[in-house]
Amino acid sequence: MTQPLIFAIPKGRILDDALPLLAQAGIEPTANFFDKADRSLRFGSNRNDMDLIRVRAFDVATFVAHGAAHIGIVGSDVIDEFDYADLYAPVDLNFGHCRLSVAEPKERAQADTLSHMSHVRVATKYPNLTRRYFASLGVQAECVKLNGAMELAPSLGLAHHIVDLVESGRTLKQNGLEETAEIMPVSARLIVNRTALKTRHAALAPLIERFRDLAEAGKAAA
Ligand SMILES: Nc1ncnc2c1ncn2[C@@H]1O[C@H](COP(=O)(O)OP(=O)(O)OP(=O)(O)O)[C@@H](O)[C@H]1O
Ligand SMILES: O=P(O)(O)OC[C@H]1O[C@H](OP(=O)(O)OP(=O)(O)O)[C@H](O)[C@@H]1O
Repeated sequence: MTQPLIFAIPKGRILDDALPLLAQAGIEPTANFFDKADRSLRFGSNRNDMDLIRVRAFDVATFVAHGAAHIGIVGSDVIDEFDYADLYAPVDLNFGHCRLSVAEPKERAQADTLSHMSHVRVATKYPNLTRRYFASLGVQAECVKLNGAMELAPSLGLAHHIVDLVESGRTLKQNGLEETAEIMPVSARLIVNRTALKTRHAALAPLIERFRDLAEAGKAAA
């Protein structure tokens, strides 16, 4: 019997928007997915050809890029940070909108001009995108990798700058920081393993089309 398709979804904030979209696409996890006491990491679904895994956002891309999962939903920030050759991102799902930005303490933001600097220390979860962005300005970025709460770094002397996601700007404001440059816009994407798209084409192609239609319908309704 053919192995079930594995659909990877992230644990964090994308999950709340991803679940209704999955339901519209005809995919419903089994009841234990919603049971907080259940420690399973792999779940069945209403489709007997599909299981779901719930993993950290960065790990969704890793599972799919290596073919351990066939399809998934993840932010474009994660896709761009890894830049995996085997990862195909055919559909912008039109939710999870935010941006990846540079920020620094409010009192320094006006005075600092990157064009005068040759080197900066940056706290971020996105070292590859950060180095690439600063290199495009002719500045060498030394990255301190954090997994959250980047906004604490400048006030505690860990780094002058941060590169992090910004949506409303409240987190920056409440931590005395100011956004000084936008690196890229971010939204949630459907991702598919390129090899799986060939070997499991009959199952994956209609799913991609279904998600594309749902994303288009969402855009039209907005
Ligand atoms: N403020 C935000 N507004 C909109 N989308 C966001 C925001 N923050 C994060 N995202 C999107 O949600 C994804 C997951 O973010 P989330 O904060 O849930 O993960 P996390 O808690 O940092 O990750 P981890 O699972 O590694 O702990 C991000 O990769 C991004 O695409
Ligand atoms: O501009 P805002 O609307 O304030 O949103 C931005 C915040 O949202 C994300 O963090 P999240 O809440 O996911 O927590 P995290 O630090 O655990 O990633 C991001 O890392 C920022 O800290």
